[in-house]
Amino acid sequence: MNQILIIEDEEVIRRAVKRLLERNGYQITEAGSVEEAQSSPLASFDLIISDVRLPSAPGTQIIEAAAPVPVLIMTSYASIRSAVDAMKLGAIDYIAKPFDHDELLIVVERIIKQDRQLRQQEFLKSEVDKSYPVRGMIGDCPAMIDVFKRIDKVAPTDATVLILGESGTGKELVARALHEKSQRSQSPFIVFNCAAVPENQVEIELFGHQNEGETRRGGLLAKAHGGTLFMDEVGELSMAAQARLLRVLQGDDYSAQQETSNSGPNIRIIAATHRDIRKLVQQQTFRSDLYFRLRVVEMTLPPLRERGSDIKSLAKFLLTKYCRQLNRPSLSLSRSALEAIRRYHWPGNIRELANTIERAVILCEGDHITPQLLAIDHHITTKRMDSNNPADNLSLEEYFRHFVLDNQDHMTETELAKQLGISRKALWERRQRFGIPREKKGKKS
Ligand SMILES: Nc1ncnc2c1ncn2[C@@H]1O[C@H](COP(=O)(O)OP(=O)(O)OP(=O)(O)O)[C@@H](O)[C@H]1O
Repeated sequence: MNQILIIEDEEVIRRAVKRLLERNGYQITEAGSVEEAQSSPLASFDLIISDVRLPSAPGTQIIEAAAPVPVLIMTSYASIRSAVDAMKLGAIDYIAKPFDHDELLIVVERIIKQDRQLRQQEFLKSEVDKSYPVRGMIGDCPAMIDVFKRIDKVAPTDATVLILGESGTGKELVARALHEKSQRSQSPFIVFNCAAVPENQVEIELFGHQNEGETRRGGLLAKAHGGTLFMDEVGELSMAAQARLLRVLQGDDYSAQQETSNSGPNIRIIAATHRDIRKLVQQQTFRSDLYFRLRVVEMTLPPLRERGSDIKSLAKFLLTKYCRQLNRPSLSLSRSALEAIRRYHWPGNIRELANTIERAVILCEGDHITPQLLAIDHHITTKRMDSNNPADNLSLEEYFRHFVLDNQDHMTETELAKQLGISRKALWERRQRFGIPREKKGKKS
């Protein structure tokens, strides 16, 4: 409930204004003078309404003392002069007595709404402008401070880096930061998504085409010459491609040398995977020698649910970003929406949070985002948090499979992808990879 302080020495007027505002849902505190008003905690009010002419000190004295709380000045006669003086001293507005009820209510409502928006905008601006060590990468929690420190240390070296972390935790963002903060920043940063290319195309993509008797050309290794090659989802590489990559990293792949330079490929490799790569090594689906080559430096990004108050800062940052992008006036997140965001498990991490906020901004018709607009499925959270639930022990892959199979009958592909925090293309790819392709309608038994 909005709190208003009324400073007026004429009791009849003060009581009348009080009754009117209370009937309209405001909580009122009264004072007969500036001195009496100052015995209340001024910062706790949403608005102060004060008469100008008061015993001892004029009402305008409260303006500075209460800042940044807005002060609406009442003038006992329509004196433009005292109103102008009050405005010069920082009053938010003035109203001339006698005023009718509706006039006062409209002014009060407008001031409180505008002031709330202004404070929200200022808060968001300070969040957005806050300089984080990596541009556009929000994070203050200890694990992220550690990540930033590592980026600064490792970026200037040519060390191969292996970035681990669940889907959507910012692995590509970190890879880009490593490149931008390195001496290679003026050369290309090439992304190769090992999962998005059919197995038999991986080698051609990386190493290029070669017809018999011709020099090999056109591969991403050549394109990344002098710069950085970011190999996303490296855990998906076939054994043949892994063997080839290992030879490149050891500097003894002759064709890679041929297409890049005489002295060997001048490329920094950064790799990433959301998979448990040590398990892949144990299962012998990922070469241990390649793993050791890649993890000269290893960085693990924490999942969003373990980032404490970063979740709130990220939500607000993303809200501002999408309001700007979608040309919407500033919106705020209601307290219950923030609480819903804090409690949710976020299996798709920051990408899922970004999708959720973007959708809410598009659908929002008021000036704040409610939990309903976020449409967070707490069923997922409950399932994951319940320690007696076998879902606790699911790997991300099993979790994906369960989620898709449980929900595909009542969700569209777009809804499934949004809930999982991945693109429709990634959903399609993972369906193929995990052997659960979307069945055509009517084919189900
Ligand atoms: N700390 C952060 N601050 C702001 N935005 C972030 C942060 N981390 C990630 N993002 C944003 O979240 C989205 C997903 O990040 P990114 O693609 O880097 O994740 P990823 O771990 O590489 O995902 P995947 O494993 O699915 O490839 C991007 O839009 C990125 O800009």
